[in-house]
Amino acid sequence: MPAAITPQPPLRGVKAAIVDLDGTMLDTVLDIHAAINLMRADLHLGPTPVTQIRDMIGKGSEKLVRDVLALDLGAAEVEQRFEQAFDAYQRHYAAINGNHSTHYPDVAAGLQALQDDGLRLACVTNKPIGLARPLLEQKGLSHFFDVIYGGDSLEKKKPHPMPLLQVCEDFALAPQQVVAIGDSSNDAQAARAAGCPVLTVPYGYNHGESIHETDSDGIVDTLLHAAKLIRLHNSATN
Ligand SMILES: O=C(O)COP(=O)(O)O
Ligand SMILES: [Mg+2]
Repeated sequence: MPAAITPQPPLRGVKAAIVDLDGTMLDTVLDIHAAINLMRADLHLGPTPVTQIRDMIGKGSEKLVRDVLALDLGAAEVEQRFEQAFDAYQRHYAAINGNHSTHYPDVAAGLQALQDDGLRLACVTNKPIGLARPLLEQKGLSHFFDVIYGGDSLEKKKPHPMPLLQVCEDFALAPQQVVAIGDSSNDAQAARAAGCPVLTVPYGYNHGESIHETDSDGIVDTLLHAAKLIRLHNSATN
């Protein structure tokens, strides 16, 4: 009789982690909100509330700026004014980047624990790389990462699997050996499409939806919790 096949826990044998930025490591909504309203003022549009902006985060800056313009303008005018708005947003954001952003609990401790356990780390964010790199640097997190990809680093951004698959190639690992950790369905969809296991945190920005609606291999309270869970699964292998 053939031996019973026990299902492999998805975190078994994980050797690297891809960590999302906005809503996972750093609470950046106040920076994004401030830059959006400075941009809107340039275009003679009134301010928007932070709650509205929070639900729009996650699909990259181009989509965010288009969605924000669409609050007041029709489709044709959005396209007409997009370039000016996008330039203004990036300029204002660069000037205040990090001023109103804070670490979520146990972010540095979690990254340190993952690294101590021998995992290689990559950051994959939809934030433009020109904003993501200095922000990670300023917040003392960039040294954890061997690789950092922004939303404009590659041809496609999350939820497309391309940036995740690029990390797997960089690390010479199979997607099943690389766990993605993020705050939104955008991260989970990219991970599923790449074939990576995925853990989600419940405290970030998930397009106004509960994280419980998102397909994931586990919800972790913090990155430290993620590290402990991965350690548990990996020690079960030996
Ligand atoms: O800038 C965004 O749209 C969100 O970026 P994230 O991928 O780090 O959550
Ligand atoms: Mg995010």
